[in-house]
Amino acid sequence: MRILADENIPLLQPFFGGLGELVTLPGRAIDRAAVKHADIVLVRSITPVNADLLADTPVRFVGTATIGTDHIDQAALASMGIGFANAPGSNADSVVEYVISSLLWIAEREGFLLRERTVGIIGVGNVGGRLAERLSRLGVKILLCDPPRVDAEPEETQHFVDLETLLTEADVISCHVPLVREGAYPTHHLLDEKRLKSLKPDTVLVNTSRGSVVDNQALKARLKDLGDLLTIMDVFEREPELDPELISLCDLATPHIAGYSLDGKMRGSEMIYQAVCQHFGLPARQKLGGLLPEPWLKRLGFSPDADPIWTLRAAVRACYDPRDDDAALRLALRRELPAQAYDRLRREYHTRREFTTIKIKVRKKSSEMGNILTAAGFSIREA
Ligand SMILES: NC(=O)c1ccc[n+]([C@@H]2O[C@H](COP(=O)([O-])OP(=O)(O)OC[C@H]3O[C@@H](n4cnc5c(N)ncnc54)[C@H](O)[C@@H]3O)[C@@H](O)[C@H]2O)c1
Ligand SMILES: O=C(O)[C@H](O)[C@H](O)COP(=O)(O)O
Repeated sequence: MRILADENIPLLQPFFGGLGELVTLPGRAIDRAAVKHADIVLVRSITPVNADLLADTPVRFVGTATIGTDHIDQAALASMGIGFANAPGSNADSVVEYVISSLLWIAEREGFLLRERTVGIIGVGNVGGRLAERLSRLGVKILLCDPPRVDAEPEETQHFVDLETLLTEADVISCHVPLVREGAYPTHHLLDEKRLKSLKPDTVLVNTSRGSVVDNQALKARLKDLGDLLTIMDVFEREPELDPELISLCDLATPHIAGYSLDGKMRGSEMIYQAVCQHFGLPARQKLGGLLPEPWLKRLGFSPDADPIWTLRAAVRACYDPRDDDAALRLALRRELPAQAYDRLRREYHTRREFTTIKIKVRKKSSEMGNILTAAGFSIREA
């Protein structure tokens, strides 16, 4: 089999090398000419996959090593009889940890504790659901909004609220919906000019879903006119053509890397490998376990006298500090064109690991410190 893959998918050789001839290209170079010689195409979110790309080609399967599928015309694939899989949940913990680290930082900067605030989560699927769990365990009050789930699972979602209630009552709003333009639950510009204008001053707005879920022009207007929102933006409309003016107005801005933990990216590779094997009736012999490298930071220890909140911030930042990615983006935008900066920063992304990869020694697991670190997602050991 001939496999054409985006070169930014990790572990291509160990997972796919044994299945056939492997050719890699930058995601933006995967075009009709390239897929003409492929049976399997493996992409990331920057490659639009539709009938224009695939009609009358030998391609029989498309895998995207991502959670999001808005770059894939799934109806077109189905009508051409081409198999398809994405990697649901693969990098959800990475996004959750990006949001937690960002919120802890902004809370510290603004002089409040997260557990004194209400966090509204729009879209309670893999990412939003896991974020809700971790924040709840940390004692943060949560509001959940997910109309498709409310309609499909009325019993389980009785405590969910509608969007207008969430926007009125939440101090922090975090978007975790798919980008959908049509149908009963569209999310394109879900936060439109009217809703953005209605947000109360000092609301913290987080978008790690897709750029077009928030009307970026309306957001920029509100930030320029009033400057009274706090914004953590990982995704933007018209990527890779970032808007430097909007970025300069954001408190944290990163180039769509919330899901870029090594663990999350590698899980994505494993999931599409398994899907390829299943589609073609092949045994999936390769496992991720032995392929994940040792984390650079393996252990942390804290004095039992340390303040638990300080401990949480220190552990989270030791693992991942989004200010590094924010600073790298701002520096790159001074030196490169936005699209170049966006692609380069993502291509050269540093090795980032998830909280569970660090073992933290505490005197007692059941102490306040132990409970907070466990709630945040760290692996705790008693010293
Ligand atoms: N920034 C990143 O690096 C990154 C990484 C992973 C995922 N994502 C994006 O995050 C988003 C969420 O991913 P996920 O894995 O949780 O997806 P998911 O499909 O598991 O969950 C999405 C949830 O949103 C709900 N939803 C759909 N329409 C809605 C609407 N109009 N209002 C409220 N809720 C609605 C769905 O019912 C579902 O429960 C996606 O857009 C995905 O592409 C971004
Ligand atoms: O949908 C996803 O999984 C994420 O948005 C993913 O992290 C995007 O990464 P990309 O495919 O653009 O490299």
